[in-house]
Amino acid sequence: MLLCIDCGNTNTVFSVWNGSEFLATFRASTEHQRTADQYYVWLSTLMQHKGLPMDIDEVIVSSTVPRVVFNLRVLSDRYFNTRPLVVGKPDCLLPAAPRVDAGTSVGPDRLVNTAGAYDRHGGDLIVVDYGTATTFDVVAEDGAYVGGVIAPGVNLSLEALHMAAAALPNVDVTQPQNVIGTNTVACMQSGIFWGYIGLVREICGRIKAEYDRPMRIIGTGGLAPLFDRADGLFDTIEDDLTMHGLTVIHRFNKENT
Ligand SMILES: Nc1ncnc2c1ncn2[C@@H]1O[C@H](COP(=O)(O)OP(=O)(O)O)[C@@H](O)[C@H]1O
Ligand SMILES: CC(C)(COP(=O)(O)O)[C@@H](O)C(=O)NCCC(=O)O
Ligand SMILES: [K+]
Repeated sequence: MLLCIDCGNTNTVFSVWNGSEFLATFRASTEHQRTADQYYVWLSTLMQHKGLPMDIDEVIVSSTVPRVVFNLRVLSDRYFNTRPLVVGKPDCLLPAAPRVDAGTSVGPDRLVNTAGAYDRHGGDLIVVDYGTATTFDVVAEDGAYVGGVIAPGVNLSLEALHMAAAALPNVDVTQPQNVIGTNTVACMQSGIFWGYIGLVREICGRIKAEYDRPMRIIGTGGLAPLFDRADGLFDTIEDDLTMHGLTVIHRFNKENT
């Protein structure tokens, strides 16, 4: 079985793929100090809890945090006896090469989202991912990543307000009843919620105008459904887009090396 690992700046997600479906998905906070042994104890306990055998023989990793890759490599070598495929490294092939400025390294999560979205929907897409950052990836007609937008993430913006202003508390992201807040928390929630609706709508509109061909918008990340419910921003929402992209890149490498 294939272990897919998507390491973001906030959370690291592990999914087990049996070749046709994901059998289980587990989430840990991203910490570069976590050792291979710690990952293994955690993962094997959860697998056992699900009644799944630990017969993992292949591993693919996408990480936006370079420092965690070392211990994930050790996990793969030591416990699964396999060299992991690491997205963004020269030996990991991509279905389509990104077309960006020379010397730019695109976040591996964005390359993976691109591959996953193209596999499911073909080209001419905008992928909006609500992670630590809110990213917009433009997927061209031939499936290449051709650029995008990086904006601060929703939770990051809330934390920044709390950290910078003595009188602003920590609040959760939620859709407020009204736009005009009548207490501090409601005011902050309104600013973030409606602000991000506007941010995503405006950026997608401008990307579409600049791209000059019809495009579809795919939303992903835990917060996508919340925003979509309020304003129908997306043509499709896909929870498992990054994980799907990892299986696509893995298959592409098996078929082409
Ligand atoms: N379903 C959800 N509801 C509320 N917050 C969420 C949900 N999913 C993720 N988040 C929050 O969104 C932020 C980004 O999460 P995540 O997608 O794991 O980011 P990354 O991929 O960058 O690690 C985190 O602060 C996380 O707690
Ligand atoms: C933009 C990101 C920080 C998003 O990371 P995430 O929110 O998934 O943790 C990541 O894709 C990254 O580090 N990118 C490198 C720069 C680029 O993609 O152009
Ligand atoms: K991500």
